[in-house]
Amino acid sequence: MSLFAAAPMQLVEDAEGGVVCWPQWLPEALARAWFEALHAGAHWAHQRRPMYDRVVDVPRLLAAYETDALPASLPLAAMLERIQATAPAAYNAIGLNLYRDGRDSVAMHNDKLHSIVAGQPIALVSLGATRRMRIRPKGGGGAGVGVDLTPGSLLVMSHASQRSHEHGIAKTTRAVGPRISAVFRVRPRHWRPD
Ligand SMILES: O=C(O)CCC(=O)C(=O)O
Ligand SMILES: [Fe+2]
Repeated sequence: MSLFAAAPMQLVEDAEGGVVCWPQWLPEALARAWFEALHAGAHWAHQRRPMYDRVVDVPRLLAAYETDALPASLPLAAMLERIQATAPAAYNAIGLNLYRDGRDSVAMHNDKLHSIVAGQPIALVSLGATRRMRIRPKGGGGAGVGVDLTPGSLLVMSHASQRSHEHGIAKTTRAVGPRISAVFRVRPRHWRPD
């Protein structure tokens, strides 16, 4: 393990800080321990969502927590404390994604604007296998960038970047192990999942 975290990478620029990735933000052993704890202990659920006139499986497992009721058995409070040191904000909601293997994915999207407070960042911690996130301008404004989200990396996305860009993780035929992302957001006070 190196003494100093790798320098942050600026992936998108905007007036709210854009999109920045800190590779090796966590010490390797801690990233491994947090992966194991979340993999074994989170309330993973399989969701189905309406899509046009059908109901489809969400191609990954999900879990959700509010920061004022964090289970002591999960490392989420410790994760939040570390995030506060790098990308401070009044995070109140944590969404967990579990990509079981290369068949799991998230389609290109932006995080729903009505479900996040304007001006506030989204902080995403990656654990487990490395998967590649694609980030591209909306409306065909260029190819965008790919970023390998290595275990222990932190990705911070501005609210503004959710208006200008979309992001996603494609399926892969490569043999990849499970990956977890923990996404910290600032929800409006009376927001409820739809
Ligand atoms: O797993 C990731 O890195 C991306 C997850 C994501 O975009 C989301 O939960 O909205
Ligand atoms: Fe997202």
